[in-house]
Amino acid sequence: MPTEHVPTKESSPGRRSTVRALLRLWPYVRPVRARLFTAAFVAIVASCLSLVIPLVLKWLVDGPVTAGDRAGVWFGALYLLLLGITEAVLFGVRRWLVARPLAGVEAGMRADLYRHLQRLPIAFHDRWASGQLLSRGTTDLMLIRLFLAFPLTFLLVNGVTILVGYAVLFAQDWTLGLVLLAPVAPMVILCSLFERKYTVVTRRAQDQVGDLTTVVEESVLGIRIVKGFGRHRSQADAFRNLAELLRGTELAKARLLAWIWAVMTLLPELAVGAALVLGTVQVADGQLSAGTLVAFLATALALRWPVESIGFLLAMSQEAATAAERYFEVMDEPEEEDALREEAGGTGERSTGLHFENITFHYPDAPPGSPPVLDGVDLHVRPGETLALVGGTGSGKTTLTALVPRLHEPSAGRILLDGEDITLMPRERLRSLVSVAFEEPTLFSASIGENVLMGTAGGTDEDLSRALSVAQAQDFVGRLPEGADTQVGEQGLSLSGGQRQRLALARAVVGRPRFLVLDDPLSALDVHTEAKVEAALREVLRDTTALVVAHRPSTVLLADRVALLSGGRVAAVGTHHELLRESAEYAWLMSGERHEDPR
Ligand SMILES: Nc1ncnc2c1ncn2[C@@H]1O[C@H](COP(=O)(O)OP(=O)(O)OP(=O)(O)O)[C@@H](O)[C@H]1O
Repeated sequence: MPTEHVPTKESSPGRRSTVRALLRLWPYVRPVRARLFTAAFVAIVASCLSLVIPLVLKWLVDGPVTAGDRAGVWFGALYLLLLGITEAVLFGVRRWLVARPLAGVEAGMRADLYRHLQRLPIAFHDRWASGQLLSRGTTDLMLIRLFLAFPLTFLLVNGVTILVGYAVLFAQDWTLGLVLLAPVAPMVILCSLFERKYTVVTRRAQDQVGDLTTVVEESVLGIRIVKGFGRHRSQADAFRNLAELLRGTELAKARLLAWIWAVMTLLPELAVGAALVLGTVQVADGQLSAGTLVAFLATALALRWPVESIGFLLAMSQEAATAAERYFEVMDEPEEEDALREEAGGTGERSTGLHFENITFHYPDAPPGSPPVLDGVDLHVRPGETLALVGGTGSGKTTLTALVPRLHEPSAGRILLDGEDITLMPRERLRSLVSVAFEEPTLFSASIGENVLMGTAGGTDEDLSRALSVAQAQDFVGRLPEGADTQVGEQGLSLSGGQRQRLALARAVVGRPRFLVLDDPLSALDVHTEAKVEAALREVLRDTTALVVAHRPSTVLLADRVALLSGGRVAAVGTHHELLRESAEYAWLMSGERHEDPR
């Protein structure tokens, strides 16, 4: 689980361009561009059809109505009905054209995000809160799909409709047209002001959704701690505070929307009112026909929705731009580098074991100037040997083991597997050579068999039962209702700590790896089970080069030799008995006594 939240970044309007953020979606939209353009064209035709209606009205008023021609009136009414039906059908076709491809765009972006998250280094996951990642994969992608379905098309459609509408208005009477044009300049200024303010609150709201998701996720995953320590109230307070913050931000968004909506409604209405007064005067003076005035006002009213909706469409576009920005923040993070140079069939035939050469390591997020966790570690685990790694808490044992499967990269030095530098190996090959089991065993929502066989490609039932028996797990698995097919709950929480640890160990040994890295794999077992696992593990370790983090003498006794890690360096290497004699620190660590550290 992530240890800290990525600081909420608020983008100031100057720092990002809405258009540039949205343009980054182009590679995903490209494959469906034909459908989108067709849909936009259909929507433009449908929208412009609505502008024909006032012209039919003009013809009706100045023609059949003035002349009392009943047949002409019926004909005009039928014409209007047909126009209305065609407009409705065309909008339906547009909807049908975009629905399926846009669901595909959203699914494709989500799949890319998931794939990318799997390939990002552990250091990235250490830094980012999981809720922030979840909200990017859900809410943000939904906002992007909504943008592609509506604002993207309708900003274009409404823009064209407004231009055509104004052309029709000017063709009918240019003085009245000028009156309707008057609010355009203030509306453009107010829209850009709105956009700047809305960008900031949108970013804040979407980041707060991520923070809230993190709190909910942590409360659900940590429900045992929450209940065990009676922390309902403090968790509920943390949730309420964040929910309150989000509510405030959403209200700020609503206020801005209400404001722009009012502006976009009021200014055109004022202009239409002024045009009505002026037009009526012109009709009274005989300078304008009644039909032209009716057509003019009907056109102006037909333009109401395209103009009014601009504020709302801009708001949705802003949210989508923020969502795209948040999405690409993750997608732009560099993936784990693979082999610097692909070794042609470099199989490391010569068995020379595992070498750590002058390894220095700093965590990327460690405070500047802090000493390295590992400082010039030189260690050799001979082929087929089991080396126990012992050291005080926080001495860097887990960190050193994590470097072998390249979960972290050393700041300096190199690691060799059978003489081959691991940075020159494709990761896939490295991870097929090295198996790991960590102290905190993670299981997935899958069957026990699937969880164990995750440790090898194409493992058989035989491999599974062998691994379960090495980990002394066959008895408890056999007692489960469906044996190895039993589904374990999320994170394996339906099993005991010791049971989970044994399954994680089975997963590590199932593929008979050449190199095995075990981080205190027996810590949750009772002494009897531990003895049985150790006996079976000894058999496995005979053919394997293994590095085992150990805290207890019983685990150390599995090993041929022991390395003592102290102050980021290897302080001593030897057999258990040699170190007991020669190193006071080792003797103290193994004694389990609680008095002062001898260092
Ligand atoms: N992701 C991280 N970012 C920054 N520092 C870290 C991170 N993980 C561990 N550390 C620090 O690195 C040091 C070594 O940690 P490590 O987990 O390797 O110790 P350890 O010897 O395995 O301890 P233990 O026996 O308690 O498991 C500790 O001081 C720890 O605080």
